[in-house]
Amino acid sequence: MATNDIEVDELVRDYRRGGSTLRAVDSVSFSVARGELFGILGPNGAGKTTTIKVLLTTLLPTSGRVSVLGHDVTTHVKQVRRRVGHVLGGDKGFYDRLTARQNLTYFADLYEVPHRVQRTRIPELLEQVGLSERSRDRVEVYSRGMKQRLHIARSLVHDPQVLILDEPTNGIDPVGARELRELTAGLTRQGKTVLLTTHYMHEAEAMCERLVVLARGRIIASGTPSTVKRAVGIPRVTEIEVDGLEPERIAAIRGLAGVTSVEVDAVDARQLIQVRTEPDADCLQAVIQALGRVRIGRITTHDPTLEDAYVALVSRAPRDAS
Ligand SMILES: Nc1ncnc2c1ncn2[C@@H]1O[C@H](COP(=O)(O)OP(=O)(O)OP(=O)(O)O)[C@@H](O)[C@H]1O
Repeated sequence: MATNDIEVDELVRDYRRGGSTLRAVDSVSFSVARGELFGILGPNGAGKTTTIKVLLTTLLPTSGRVSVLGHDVTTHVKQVRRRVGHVLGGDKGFYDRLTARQNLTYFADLYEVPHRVQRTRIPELLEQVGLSERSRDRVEVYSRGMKQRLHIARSLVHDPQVLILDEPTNGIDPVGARELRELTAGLTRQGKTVLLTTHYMHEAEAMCERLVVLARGRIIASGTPSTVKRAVGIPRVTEIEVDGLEPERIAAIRGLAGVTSVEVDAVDARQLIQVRTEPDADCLQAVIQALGRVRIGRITTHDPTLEDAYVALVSRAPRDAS
């Protein structure tokens, strides 16, 4: 019995281009548990969309095993499509001259959702995505953010267990993007399993329980946002403003466990000390003690963000992986 809703095992996907072959996805493995919000991150051309297309049964794997809800995507296409919803983004995909409600009815009919189920499900979905009031407007007057919310409603008309979202907030304004993130998080609270791709690291950090980072078709990092950050080892930087620092104190701070470097800048009569520590080190108290008898001003700490880790990872990734 499958324990994960999505299982990707050693997936390889090649494209033929003229006489040569491009390996777009190279031995990628990951799994997504029920109710989990999982992210695939990576720069342009990393292989995210290719991986998603394999999961959606629109591309065949070159090799490897991929299953959704226990169904192999190459041999059980119908079963997979029946239980997976997807949002590939963009303005297209609706009949602009029809209302939101009429569009949802059209797609529900395509999925053969019984009319008696549609009667309750469509108003519920419109409510869930915040479009009830505008459900009788033609889609042509919808903003991009409204269309994206309607895409999510459309992807749910057949009540799929798994939802796949390709850059769901791309091109959406900050308020609309926040609404979409809340909507997506709400879906996992209802027990749906969500896989998404995004270029926005703050979004991935806030939303994803686990993620993989792809570069040139390969996984270069995986885990929770915290474990990915820790693995990259970007230091925590603490800045301390002091007055009256004795120079010999610096060597004492440098010698503390967890401290990787210390720099001092003089600002007028004061000094600004920049202490870099290992990401998990909890040594602020020890640093303050080591400062001795000084007047301490402002203390600020900058913990590495997922974006810091991502930039470091992607710029380190080998350029010849394909
Ligand atoms: N139909 C195709 N034929 C040939 N090469 C393709 C095709 N589709 C994608 N590729 C190539 O495969 C690689 C991976 O592309 P893919 O679209 O999966 O990346 P991505 O991570 O989704 O990128 P983006 O963030 O730009 O959407 C790229 O080098 C791309 O040019």
